[in-house]
Amino acid sequence: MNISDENRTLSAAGRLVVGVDSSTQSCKVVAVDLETGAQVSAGSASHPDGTSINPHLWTSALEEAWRAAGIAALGERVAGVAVAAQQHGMVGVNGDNEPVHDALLWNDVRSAEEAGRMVAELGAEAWVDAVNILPVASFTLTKLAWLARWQPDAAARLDTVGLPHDWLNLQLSGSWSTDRSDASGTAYFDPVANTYRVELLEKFFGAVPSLPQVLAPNESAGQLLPRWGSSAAVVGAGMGDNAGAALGLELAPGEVAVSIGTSGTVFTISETAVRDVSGQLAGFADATGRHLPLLATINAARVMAAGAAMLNVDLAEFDRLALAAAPDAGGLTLLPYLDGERTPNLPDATGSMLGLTRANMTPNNMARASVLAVLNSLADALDSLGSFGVPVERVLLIGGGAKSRALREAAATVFGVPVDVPEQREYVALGAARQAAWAATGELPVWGRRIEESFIPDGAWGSLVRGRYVAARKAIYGR
Ligand SMILES: Nc1ncnc2c1ncn2[C@@H]1O[C@H](COP(=O)(O)OP(=O)(O)O)[C@@H](O)[C@H]1O
Ligand SMILES: O=C(CO)[C@@H](O)[C@H](O)COP(=O)(O)O
Repeated sequence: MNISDENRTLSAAGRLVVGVDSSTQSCKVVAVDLETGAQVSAGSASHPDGTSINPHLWTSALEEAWRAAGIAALGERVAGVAVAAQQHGMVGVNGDNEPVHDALLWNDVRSAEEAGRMVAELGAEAWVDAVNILPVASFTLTKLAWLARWQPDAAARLDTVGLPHDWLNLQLSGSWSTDRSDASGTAYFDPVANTYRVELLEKFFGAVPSLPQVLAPNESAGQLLPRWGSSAAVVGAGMGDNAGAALGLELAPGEVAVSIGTSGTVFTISETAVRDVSGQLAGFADATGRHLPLLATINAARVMAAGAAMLNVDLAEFDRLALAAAPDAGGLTLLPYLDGERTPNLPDATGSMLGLTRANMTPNNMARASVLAVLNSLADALDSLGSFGVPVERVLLIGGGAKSRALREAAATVFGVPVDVPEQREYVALGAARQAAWAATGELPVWGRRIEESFIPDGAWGSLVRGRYVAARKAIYGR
């Protein structure tokens, strides 16, 4: 989809900024008016399935989405570009910036044993003190430890290690760079002191590779290379995708974002670091110089897609089935650990359906149980944020999975918190575009957001299904 005529006048005088969301399943590119944030064009391209990928395929997808958005035709009007991307991916390259191994993604669990060993060796308190997160398989350092142990030849050739958004910064600007929000997801960066903790790399990877410079939130990573467009455009520092969503939503303290994408994430903005030695909340940094306490799960929107596939229906029919079921799915309770799980840290877990009877084993209840499983798996995060004194006044529900009406209508009651659903936008890419404007002009624009629907908790069934979910998880996994 390119610039439409009615939009051309909208932004003919205005300068534009481009935001990229290179997420697990796809790359999305948006061009928006720098002053208003109004979208001028957009494009997307899929990423291959799997939990590891050759980073060149991210570049190819970006090129395809860039073309689909017609960015080159916007020429000099593009003042800035920035990239938000899936966090934690291990991008290790040799001296020629060629990958020494496929990038292991946030949802790859092969480094779970290394993660367990690292926590046991230093202890939870020491990890939280050092980098404000507890290593799990998702985090970059555990993947480097895996590489050193199981692919020593590749590890020996590794000259620089960066993250997915850092790799795309390299493609766009010609140099490696990152920001504190994404660096905070590596487990070798301290988001309070804002410094790399290279001793952790030495200890668990056995060497200290070159690391991307951590830029300030509004700092330029360089000028856009000619192959992409006008060299007058600056490239922003970029950020991790959840920090991008927070920026795109203009998230304020008290507002909690719940994103139902490939990952399920619950996060908010905090002026101070939240230190959770249990590891349930990761103490990430945001993209404005503050903090982004966050809970993430591996199983989110794809639980509903898998449920639809099992029922041999499309997502629209799946939604209809779920909406037609009893609110509590007739007593069915699904533990949605279909690809292992990160929070709780159960990398080898599988899914479990409990409460099955001859009476409740219906397509409607199976669909409904899938929806409730996604919400239940994230609900603990809201309680956890509250336990650290982080205000939880309302939820902003985003991500592809939020298109499910059944999920939208159930969220407030399962969470026990009012839920606003903003208009459907690519908030991660929009946040990147806001950062691009900040880097280009020195000012972070305020574009506002439009709420499409609002819901309030409605009925005791929410606590009933949450209680069943917790009881099922404790019965099977003891926690
Ligand atoms: N109407 C819908 N109901 C349920 N899930 C949906 C719907 N539309 C899209 N999705 C899911 O949204 C997911 C993509 O969401 P997105 O936020 O783009 O993910 P990511 O950012 O991780 O790539 C896909 O897994 C897709 O199945
Ligand atoms: O690991 C995390 C956050 O810690 C995930 O949020 C990834 O960043 C993937 O994001 P999506 O592809 O689901 O947007």
